[in-house]
Amino acid sequence: MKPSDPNLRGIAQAVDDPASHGAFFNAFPSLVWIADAHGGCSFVNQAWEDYTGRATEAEVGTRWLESVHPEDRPELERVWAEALGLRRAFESEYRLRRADGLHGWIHHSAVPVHDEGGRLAGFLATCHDITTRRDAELDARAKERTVRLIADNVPALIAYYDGPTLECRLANNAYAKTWGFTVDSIIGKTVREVIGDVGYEAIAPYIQRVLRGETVVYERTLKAADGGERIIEATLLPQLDDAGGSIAATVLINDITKHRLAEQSVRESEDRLRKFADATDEGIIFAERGLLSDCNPAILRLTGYTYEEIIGKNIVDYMPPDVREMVLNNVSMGYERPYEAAILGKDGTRIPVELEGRVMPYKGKVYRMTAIRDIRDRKAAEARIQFLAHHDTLTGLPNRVLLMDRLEFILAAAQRRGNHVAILFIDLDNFKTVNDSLGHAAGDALLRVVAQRIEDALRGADVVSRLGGDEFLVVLPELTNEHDAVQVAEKLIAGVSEPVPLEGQSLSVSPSIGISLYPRDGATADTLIKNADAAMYLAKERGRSNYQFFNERLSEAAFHALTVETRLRDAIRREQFVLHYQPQVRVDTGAVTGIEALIRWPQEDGTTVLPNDFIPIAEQRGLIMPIGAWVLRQACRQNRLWQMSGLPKLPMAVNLSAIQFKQKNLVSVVEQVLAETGLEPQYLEFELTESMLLEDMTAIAKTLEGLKALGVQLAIDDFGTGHSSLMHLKRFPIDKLKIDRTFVQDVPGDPDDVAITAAIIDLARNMGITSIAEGVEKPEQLAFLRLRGCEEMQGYLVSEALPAEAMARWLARRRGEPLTSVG
Ligand SMILES: Nc1nc2c(ncn2[C@@H]2O[C@@H]3COP(=O)(O)O[C@H]4[C@@H](O)[C@H](n5cnc6c(=O)[nH]c(N)nc65)O[C@@H]4COP(=O)(O)O[C@H]3[C@H]2O)c(=O)[nH]1
Repeated sequence: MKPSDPNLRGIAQAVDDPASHGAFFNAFPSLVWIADAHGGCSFVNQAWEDYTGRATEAEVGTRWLESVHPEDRPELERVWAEALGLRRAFESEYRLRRADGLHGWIHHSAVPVHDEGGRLAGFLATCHDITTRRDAELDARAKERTVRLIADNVPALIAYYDGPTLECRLANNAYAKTWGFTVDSIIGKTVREVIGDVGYEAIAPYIQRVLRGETVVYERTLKAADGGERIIEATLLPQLDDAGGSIAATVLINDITKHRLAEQSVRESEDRLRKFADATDEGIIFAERGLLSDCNPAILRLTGYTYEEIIGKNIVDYMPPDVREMVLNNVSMGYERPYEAAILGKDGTRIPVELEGRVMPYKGKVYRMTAIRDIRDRKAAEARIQFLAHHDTLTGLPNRVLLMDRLEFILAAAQRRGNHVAILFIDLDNFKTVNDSLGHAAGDALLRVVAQRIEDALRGADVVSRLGGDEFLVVLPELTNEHDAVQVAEKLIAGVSEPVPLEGQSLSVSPSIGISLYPRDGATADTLIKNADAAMYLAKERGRSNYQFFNERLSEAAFHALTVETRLRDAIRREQFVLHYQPQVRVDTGAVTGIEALIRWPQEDGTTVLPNDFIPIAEQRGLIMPIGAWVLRQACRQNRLWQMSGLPKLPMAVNLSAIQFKQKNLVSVVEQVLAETGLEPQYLEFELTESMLLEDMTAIAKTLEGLKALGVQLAIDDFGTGHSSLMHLKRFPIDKLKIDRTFVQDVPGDPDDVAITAAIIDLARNMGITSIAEGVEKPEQLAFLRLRGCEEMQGYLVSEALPAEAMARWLARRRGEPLTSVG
């Protein structure tokens, strides 16, 4: 306010002395505040007083400042001090405490007032309450902050452009940053300035459309300020005035780069999956809510269906009824581990498969993908393994494992129902001979034939098993009586004994069968088999090719055999056997013609076990070979010793077990023993039993000829008890026939034995070989033999079997005695 202004002259006076002009200022509707030339408040009008509740006295000087809001006061003081110093007008907005205790915003506008002389008279200010405006401003600012906060935090790019000018009025941080601006620097920039010429050209048509009032959505790839490529989806929203003219456009941009890349990778992975599914041998199906929606060629190949035939159908239709529930359960539970099931081929065949399901999104939906593996080969292999584990590979019969399993089952059932069961233990006689002479292939072929014949002789419910070697076991469940077992045994003997044509020959094996019965002979599978086994040995003893039932006595025998076997092994190791010797003499002159070596097993208690009590057991338990070898060596050694000690040179007879005789290298073993002991071969004689000569004739002839070629003598022991025919004997190079003790003992009283003994003597004479009678105890027997022309004899009448020293003494004594004497 210039001092020269004539209208202000009065105002200057009023300001200089406001108290005098109170009525004048109080007439002002606005708040009047006057300060003196020093800046102290000197007057406030009624309106001020009404507003603040404070009259001039309360505001004078600097007091009025005390009612200013503490936050605003420093700034106000600064502005006021500056205006005062420079004697200038000032304006300020601040909060002033009102009469109601609250603060009101006021706009304080003060001008310096000068008197006529140009001196500062003071300041005159009018103040207006601007609370409403300020609140609105604050509110607007808060709203803007909120908008920005939201705009900056949504995962989208947002901008607001003015319609006509296409200048940016608002942009969120993400938008501004994308184009290389800040939220402030972007304001006022045109679309073209923001996104560049190329971008603008690309979207110009969309801009035209939004300006026409359309909402436009488009997608494009852009290069952002950071150089990266982005795929965006932009939405342009028009804002129109009431007349429909375009005022502005909001741009909403979503960065869909990740989304599109994910889509692309899903597409690629779907492609890959499809290629993989097409290429794999594993069947793959997709099902949605149980319906087949897709599959690969492998599953079509596996089932024989075409794609069109199965798509859209229910998966259940392709499953056998028995697996449906399980599969559907697994599907509904989302089971994801492999499990076995089965599917049906088009022709109805059941195909065992392994299924492995996965819940997976495919083509935008949730599917269950199932891999289907054909496990027919695996199943077949498993079945084969199962079969092999439970069957004998040679014959295909159940093996011991499976047999035990079945037998236990059968016994349990028999116990429940009170049935009887028979167990037949079958061992083939002479099988070893076939195997040894014709080889394993022939042996195997023979076993297969036998297995078949055994099966043929049985009924469906019967069980047959091969236990190994030439041992078979037959179980007859539900036996009505003992006789049923007899019938089966007889049928088996007849069937198995039939000659088997093999390699151009006719072979025959006969079975020895031991039978045990449940419950009579045992309650458990083990006991019943053991007892049938014991009965089988009895059958063998009784001449083979027959059957025997188990009995208690056998059980004892079996136990006894076991004990003997154990002790025999020990005796073999410790060489605890001795030989006794029995002389053989001429019947007519009494001249000593030979000596038979007979084994003895002395016991610690001074008793002696005779050969009949342990040789059969040794034979059964595979112990005869070491025993026989020892006897042979010992006999040869002893004979050689006697010869060297000057006793007469006599042949020494040694008993050969059938098993020893079948030993392939027998000839070379004998040759070796002779060489070792230095005994000349003509002083060794072997006693063979008739039954040994009944088996494989070719092999026997070969062995006998081999022995003969060495120069040893051969005698047939126990002649008459076996089944040998003349034909047999003629084929073999035999030197001697020994007439069995059982015939000799009843001559001359028993006409049958007389006839037999006489026939044997005649037979020997006709064949040009020596006859010798054993077991001669009585003079009348000697008389008979002499009468019949038997050449030699041995027996208690001459001497019993004696230990070596006794025998040596006997021989020495005999040398000096007349030849006619016997005994
Ligand atoms: N009642 C009676 N018996 C008489 C008379 N004179 C001799 N003996 C007995 O008759 C048996 C004759 O032997 P074997 O027939 O070869 O019968 C032998 C033979 O088959 C077998 N054996 C004996 N030693 C051996 C051996 O070293 N190896 C083999 N593999 N078997 C043997 O054991 C069988 C029995 O032998 P041992 O008990 O020694 O019984 C001998 C002998 O002691 C007599 O006047 N009356």
